[in-house]
Amino acid sequence: MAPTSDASAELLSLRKSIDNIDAALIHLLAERFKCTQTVGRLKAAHQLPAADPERERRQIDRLRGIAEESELDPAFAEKWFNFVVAEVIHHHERIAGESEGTR
Ligand SMILES: O=C(O)C(=O)C[C@]1(C(=O)O)C=C[C@@H](O)C=C1
Repeated sequence: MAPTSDASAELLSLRKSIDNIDAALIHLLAERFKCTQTVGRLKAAHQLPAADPERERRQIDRLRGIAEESELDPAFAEKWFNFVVAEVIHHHERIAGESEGTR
């Protein structure tokens, strides 16, 4: 069934907001990865381990609390964080490997 023109207008308006939110998330992720690239170089320079499980545990607790307050599924917040951190750890390991080659 074709949507009514009211429904089409509402869908269009909601999609405009979704577009803005998706763009903001990409900008935020880009800034986060710039930051973690610097952390990766710092860790490599001082031969620190790529992963810090204790920091991850504390951050997961914190983010799950924030998610609950914001009515976001805490399990989803944790899954998102673990997904991003896994990528960060790959980056850290690559940076460490590159700096090993120059020592
Ligand atoms: O805080 C650090 O030590 C980082 O390397 C950053 C970060 C993160 O992306 O939040 C990534 C890997 C660590 O296991 C913990 C946290």
